[in-house]
Amino acid sequence: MPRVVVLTNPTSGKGRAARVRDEALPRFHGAGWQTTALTSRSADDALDLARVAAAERPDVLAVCGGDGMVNIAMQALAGTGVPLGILPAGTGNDFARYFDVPLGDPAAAASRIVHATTRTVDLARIGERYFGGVLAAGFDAVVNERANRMRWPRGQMRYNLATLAELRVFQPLKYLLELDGEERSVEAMLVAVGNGPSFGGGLRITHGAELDDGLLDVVLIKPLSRRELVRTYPKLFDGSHVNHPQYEHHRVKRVTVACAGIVGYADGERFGPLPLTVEAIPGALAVRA
Ligand SMILES: Nc1ncnc2c1ncn2[C@@H]1O[C@H](COP(=O)(O)OP(=O)(O)OP(=O)(O)O)[C@@H](O)[C@H]1O
Repeated sequence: MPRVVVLTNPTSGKGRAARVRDEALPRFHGAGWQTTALTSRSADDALDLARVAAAERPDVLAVCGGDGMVNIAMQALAGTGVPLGILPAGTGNDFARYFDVPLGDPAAAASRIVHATTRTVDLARIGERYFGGVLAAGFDAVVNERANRMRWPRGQMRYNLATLAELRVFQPLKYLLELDGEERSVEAMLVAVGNGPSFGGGLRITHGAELDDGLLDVVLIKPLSRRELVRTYPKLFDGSHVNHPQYEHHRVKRVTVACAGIVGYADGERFGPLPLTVEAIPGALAVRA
């Protein structure tokens, strides 16, 4: 009998995750799967639970949460061969989007896990810590820092307000990059390093990034006027910003991003101040989605 461990972050999506789990579990039972449902009390607890669950080698470790929760599970699953399953319950759910997992339909997401075949994908790694999506290290990261300092409102609206506030004051940043050993100094609004193509709920900043090419996509948006930045932003939804003259793209195995005063965020999680070195780790994660 196949076995799934469902690990739920009760705080995901403003508390939506418990309902998502309750709608998903009957699908596994109906398909004859054995289930173990775990709920984490904190981020550290989630990592411990994921590690213990992975060691027992279930057929799938499914996380019920958002990209932050998926990121936690990656730390436990990388290199183990135990497949990740996703029951999306966050606000962005970018990693789930990479696999076209149905959003807002927990039963359908569970069916997907039951019927899918397992695929092996790359991860990106900074030090000992993995991410699956995009490292934000510019305007987007500054917005994230600003949003984290705000107490109100919650959810997506906080990011919208932080974006507007930052747009008013943001100046291009001076970066030093090392792209597969080649140094480059450049002014830019942002540098993004993608294992996957999108962040922030479908913003396709690293449009074209493939999950299984063993490479990272590095995107630079070079200086833009405030007006041009506002005009270009909606193009991120379909990836058409790649045609903008200030867009620059590289594909590398390893990149170091340095810029004074900037904190890097990956999978929506704070990874720490730049400089950060990101390395592609081919085939690190099994995904059943
Ligand atoms: N009980 C908990 N279990 C796990 N993580 C928790 C818990 N409480 C707080 N967290 C924190 O919540 C963060 C975000 O979780 P998650 O990504 O699942 O939800 P979200 O923020 O609503 O969704 P998204 O990342 O898609 O915007 C985690 O990275 C973790 O640091």
